Amino acid sequence: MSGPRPVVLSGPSGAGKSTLLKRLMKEYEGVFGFSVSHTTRNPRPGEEDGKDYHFVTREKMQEGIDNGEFIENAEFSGNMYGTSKSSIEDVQAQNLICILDVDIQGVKNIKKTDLNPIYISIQPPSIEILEKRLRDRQTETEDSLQKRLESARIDMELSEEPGVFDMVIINDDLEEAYEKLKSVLIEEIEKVQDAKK
Ligand SMILES: Nc1ncnc2c1ncn2[C@@H]1O[C@H](COP(=O)(O)OP(=O)(O)OP(=O)(O)O)[C@@H](O)[C@H]1O
Ligand SMILES: Nc1nc2c(ncn2[C@@H]2O[C@H](COP(=O)(O)O)[C@@H](O)[C@H]2O)c(=O)[nH]1
Repeated sequence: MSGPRPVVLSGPSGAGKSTLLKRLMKEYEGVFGFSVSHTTRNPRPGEEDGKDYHFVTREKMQEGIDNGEFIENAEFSGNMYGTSKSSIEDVQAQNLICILDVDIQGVKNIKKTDLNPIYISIQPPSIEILEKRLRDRQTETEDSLQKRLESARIDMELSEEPGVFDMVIINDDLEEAYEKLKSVLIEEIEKVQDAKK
């Protein structure tokens, strides 16, 4: 049985992926399911294990990777991140649109699989605005912030390469970015809504 196409949301840390995603999942309850990644980083205040991430040790994560449990994994800003096969299967079993929030390494690795998602990149208006958003979020140490900005420069360049993403959305005005995101996804959203009727 073929379900709705998954969606890969990528873009620099701090570009606004989670902000847009939370809004989308709230407006379209019962349409999307979030693929809960594994990470070795510490939880931020308010983050829940099993909901935002599966927070694990490096040893546990490496064991899962060695056992072939992940479709992709990457090192980002000094921590490991990865998408387990079961996190996607859990969502697809419910016939929901599976959303993956991954970095650019994840995008490249998912392209080698048969997942066939819609690839969307969320980009900040500029590196200066990104830095301000990350600083204002108050989640990073200076070291982690600098690593994230370094990765962001690479990500911003790669997002301009033709054929990598189906759509690149500049998240300057949040309302406008959200409307663009909805417009790319509306066809898949309506398929899921029709199937529920
Ligand atoms: N359009 C916007 N204008 C101003 N601030 C924004 C906008 N979009 C998001 N933000 C703010 O920027 C910060 C980073 O956003 P968010 O956490 O959603 O980014 P992210 O891409 O999910 O980052 P990460 O990959 O690190 O999880 C948040 O504090 C959020 O409230
Ligand atoms: N390749 C993967 N990247 C992932 C995954 N889960 C999240 N991410 C990306 O990591 C950075 C940092 O996230 P943060 O929550 O620590 O701010 C961000 O770009 C995410 O998109 C994953 O499973 N694989």
